[in-house]
Amino acid sequence: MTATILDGKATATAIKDELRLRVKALSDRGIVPGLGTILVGDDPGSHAYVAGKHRDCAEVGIASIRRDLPATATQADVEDAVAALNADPACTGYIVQLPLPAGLDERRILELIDPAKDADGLHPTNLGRLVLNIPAPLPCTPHGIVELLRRFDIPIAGAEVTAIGRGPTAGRPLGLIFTRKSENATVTLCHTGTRDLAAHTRNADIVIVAAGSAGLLTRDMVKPGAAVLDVGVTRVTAEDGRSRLVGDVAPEVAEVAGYLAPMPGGVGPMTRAMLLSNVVELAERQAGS
Ligand SMILES: Nc1nc2c(c(=O)[nH]1)N[C@@H](CN(C=O)c1ccc(C(=O)N[C@@H](CCC(=O)O)C(=O)O)cc1)CN2
Repeated sequence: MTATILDGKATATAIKDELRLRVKALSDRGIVPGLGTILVGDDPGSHAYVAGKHRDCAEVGIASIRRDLPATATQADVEDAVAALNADPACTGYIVQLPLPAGLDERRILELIDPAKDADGLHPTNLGRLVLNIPAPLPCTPHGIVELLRRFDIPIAGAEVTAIGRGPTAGRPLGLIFTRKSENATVTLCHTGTRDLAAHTRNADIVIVAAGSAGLLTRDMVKPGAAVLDVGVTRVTAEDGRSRLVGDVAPEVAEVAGYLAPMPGGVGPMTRAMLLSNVVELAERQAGS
């Protein structure tokens, strides 16, 4: 058996086509949604992700506002950039690219984002709304995972879902989203303190790996036919000095899984598409539609 590939790139393209129509409908009413990004420092991965977000905006007709700060930026510099985007009427929603360089108070910075402009769904108010099932922007990675499963008709209601990783952008909110009434799954959230990881993954209909540990999920850890989604991105350097990106899922998992969202080309493009979707939704909400 070889897993059916959950093609996040093609699915994201379809979502962008749908969003282009919604952006057009807004612009017919004189409203141009705008995405802001705040990027601090020189991390090449973060630069690439932010550049990708702005390319996506151009594709669907969302305006871009980019605030890049040097690695030497102080807490006050970043807080000023946040305050400026909170006050900018051209900015419908924005994100602070994570992780921030060491020494900056990430939690404080996220708290200062206007929750009504929180395109990432990572403001404590919006995470609280998720807990209470009040409509709010959802964190892009878990939102993208749910959307990918839906569009491939993979049953979520009643499914046993095991997620590995409890970070704020993926694993932690994932448990909250999958256990809502609208998803109705049962979630086991595993982490570095989990004693028997394989026992939890083998029991799951859906396994989501967001640990940032290359090749962590091996074929013996997967129930035949399960859906496996790889969120991990690790850069590894081979002996010849060449570097490449690898995911958290070992390649041979494709021989047992029923469905596989690979890295690259699975969850990553969906994360980007859901950011656009959040911005369009914020614009529609702000326009009262
Ligand atoms: N403020 C945020 N920071 C971060 C988030 C986030 O959702 N909000 N998530 C990640 C980074 N991220 C988006 O910001 C992101 C990661 C990976 C991809 C992606 O498309 N990956 C490719 C493969 C990697 C590559 O080619 O470089 C893929 O899976 O095909 C998109 C977005 C942490 N920070």
